[in-house]
Amino acid sequence: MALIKICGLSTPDTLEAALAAGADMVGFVFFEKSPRHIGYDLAAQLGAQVSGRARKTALSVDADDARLDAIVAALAPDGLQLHGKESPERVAAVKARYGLPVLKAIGVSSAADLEGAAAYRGVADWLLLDAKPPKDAAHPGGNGVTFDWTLLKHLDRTLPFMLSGGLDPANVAEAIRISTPDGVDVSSGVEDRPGVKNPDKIRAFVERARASFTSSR
Ligand SMILES: O=C(O)c1ccccc1NCC(=O)[C@H](O)[C@H](O)COP(=O)(O)O
Repeated sequence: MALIKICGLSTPDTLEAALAAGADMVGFVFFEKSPRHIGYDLAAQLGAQVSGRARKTALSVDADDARLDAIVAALAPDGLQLHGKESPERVAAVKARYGLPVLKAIGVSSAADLEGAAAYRGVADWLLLDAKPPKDAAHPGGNGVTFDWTLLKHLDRTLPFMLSGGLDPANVAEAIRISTPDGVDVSSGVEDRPGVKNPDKIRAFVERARASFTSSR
């Protein structure tokens, strides 16, 4: 079944909206420069709230082992999303250390970026194909930018991939139709402003993505 992930949740109410709407994965950002960053105490609280209703994903950016140890201890995630410049060797080391599925994020703006993704075959469990951040962006994700989905027609589908970058309730059906992903991921497209999720937008996104995946089976 294709997966729907809501990323950057940081309050009990919006987490509840994502869980009640039927999101398969909920993402928590551990990156201090992000408006969606959460600390360890809140991570433990939100993690307990999930209580098996969805897979918890911990997002980090070029984190070292000490940082990942602390994140894993606080959230008890079901998967790790590596959203920095982690090499295939680093991804393999993280997978071996924690024994958790790894989603490796790849910034895409051209076909060449997809060729680079091939290096993660046999190492990562999933690719998360996100738009490359704008040059002046303060962080590598959550920027609300799309990329040319038709690039994915030639993607090697050995690894499942999650489509990300600038998705929202209005464009997710078209994005799924064009790119036929194994999952979709959204953050700013279900927000009112950076870091402030909107429960109605979360529900609309999950409903439209689910309907679109169901009708394309
Ligand atoms: O969301 C953030 O603030 C963030 C910060 C640092 C690295 C990655 C970050 N987000 C990554 C995500 O998984 C987002 O869901 C993905 O980039 C899509 O974001 P958006 O275009 O806003 O839907």
